[in-house]
Amino acid sequence: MSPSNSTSTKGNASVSPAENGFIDSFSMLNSEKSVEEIIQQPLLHGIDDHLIEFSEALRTVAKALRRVTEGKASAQAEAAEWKRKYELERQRNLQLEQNGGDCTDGRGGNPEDRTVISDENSDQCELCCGKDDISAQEVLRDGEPDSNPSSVPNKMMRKASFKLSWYCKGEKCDRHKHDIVSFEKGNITTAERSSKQISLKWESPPQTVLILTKPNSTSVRILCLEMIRWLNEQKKLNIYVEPRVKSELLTESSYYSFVQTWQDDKDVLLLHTKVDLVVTLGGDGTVLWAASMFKGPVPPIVPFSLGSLGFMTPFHSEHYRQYLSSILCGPISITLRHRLQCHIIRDEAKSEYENEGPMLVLNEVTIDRGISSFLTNLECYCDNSFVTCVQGDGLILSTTSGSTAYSLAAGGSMVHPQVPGILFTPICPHSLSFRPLILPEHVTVRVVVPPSSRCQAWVSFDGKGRKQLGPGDALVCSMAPWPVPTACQSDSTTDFLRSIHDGLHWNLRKTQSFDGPRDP
Ligand SMILES: NC(=O)c1ccc[n+]([C@@H]2O[C@H](COP(=O)([O-])OP(=O)(O)OC[C@H]3O[C@@H](n4cnc5c(N)ncnc54)[C@H](O)[C@@H]3O)[C@@H](O)[C@H]2O)c1
Ligand SMILES: Nc1ncnc2c1ncn2[C@@H]1O[C@H](COP(=O)(O)OP(=O)(O)OP(=O)(O)O)[C@@H](O)[C@H]1O
Repeated sequence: MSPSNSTSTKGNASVSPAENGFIDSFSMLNSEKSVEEIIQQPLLHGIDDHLIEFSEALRTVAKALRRVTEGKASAQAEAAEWKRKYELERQRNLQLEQNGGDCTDGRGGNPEDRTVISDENSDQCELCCGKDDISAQEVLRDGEPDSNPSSVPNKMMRKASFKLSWYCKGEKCDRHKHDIVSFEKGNITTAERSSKQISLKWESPPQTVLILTKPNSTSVRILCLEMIRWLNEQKKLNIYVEPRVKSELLTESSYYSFVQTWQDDKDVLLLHTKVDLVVTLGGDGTVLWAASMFKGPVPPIVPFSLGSLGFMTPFHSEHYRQYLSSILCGPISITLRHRLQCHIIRDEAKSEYENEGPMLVLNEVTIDRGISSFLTNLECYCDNSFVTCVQGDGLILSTTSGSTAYSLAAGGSMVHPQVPGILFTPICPHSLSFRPLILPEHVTVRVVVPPSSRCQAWVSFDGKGRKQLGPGDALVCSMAPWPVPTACQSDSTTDFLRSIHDGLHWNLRKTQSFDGPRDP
């Protein structure tokens, strides 16, 4: 979210009654009245069966209208009750925070920094909490107990909660529709498109930030030192870094001893219960690295660009103070990046998954020929229907976020990261008619190395963790339930288009001059 664009979602929270799925109850009562009036009129002589049928139908409509009005009244009462409960809970949380911390706003920080955004934020908060606010997704509220006895005890380890809302057309918000297709009286209709800009609003202030950095980079190290000091002194946040970074910080100065880390992989599994926000300093590879650390739910990631291309890193590091101040207050526009979960099924185990559990990828899973000089031969199934046999260098199963990475290099389409789908892209297929496919998000893809295959295949996950697939082994891949929320600098579409323009110089061509032949 750019500081200049941070108000772009203003006004989004009001929902027109029709869009909210309700007809205005006043007009409904009026129409019910008029229907009743028609029914009460004395029937004319010579009325035939049709008119009787018609009046019966009107009676039914009147009844239905009354029911809808009553239903709306009870829904409103219920909503008011929920709102009351929510306000109580919020007050309680605020009190808890004030008692637990020494800072006045629950987060502390430089008052000057806060005033820059507080007005704008309160505006937006009001809009988001207005009576037409849409419900979204609740996340874990409380961290699990700190399993690392050596970690420095910190003031508050209560994980911040947030709400997600869906915005459309930059103006109005709407309840996220789960039923995208309706069927009534023989007519199939689709609801208003449900994939909208997603906005994240903090319900309690974030308190713990995990900073992940690209190794062996001087510029990243310098920025990391500066950012930690600023987050600690100005924002009073708890900070986690990787063990490697903690050692680097301590060699720099003992000042950094307050920075927390973990000891082993078991602690990493609990990170999502403690961390409110992840900041990455590096390129796309560092975002992939961050995502790979979370095998389940992923906290929102703020990716700062310190790499060469930066398709997923829209934030410029020079302005990190403004960006982070704005993000810590929220609301934030986010892109929910889908991940794929992959299981390897060994021939000898048949239907059993490997013990190590699923691998989650943000970009893609690749099955290729590795160092073998033979053509790979891969049988592919989609929900048990035979798709094709890949004979070539291999196959890429990519997310839409990964569509601009390896899949693009292999001839796949570029797809907006918010589009749910699985890209099925062959690598150098030895066939003239093999075109890449995009499959819907709900399918399960199975890639089998046939028992008769001449060679092994190799599978890799976001370009890492190569594993061998022998004849008879299979890879099963489907959409994972835990997406990766990445903060947008503007919004998900603007950021995506900017990345393909700046990163790839997409469709850059000198404009044809005015000077020349034209249609008569
Ligand atoms: N022929 C190829 O284009 C090719 C070959 C192997 C791997 N890769 C990609 O590299 C990724 C691993 O990245 P890394 O940084 O760890 O390795 P890396 O350091 O080798 O970088 C690979 C390049 O891919 C870019 N990249 C990564 N994710 C991207 C995305 N979603 N959209 C656009 N570009 C992206 C990176 O910016 C980097 O320039 C793999 O997931 C794979 O997609 C590409
Ligand atoms: N915290 C980390 N620990 C270990 N490896 C990491 C970490 N962060 C990034 N990497 C790895 O370092 C490599 C390079 O990272 P990254 O892509 O962020 O930088 P880059 O190559 O300079 O940028 P770009 O991808 O834009 O060219 C990647 O393979 C990535 O997996």
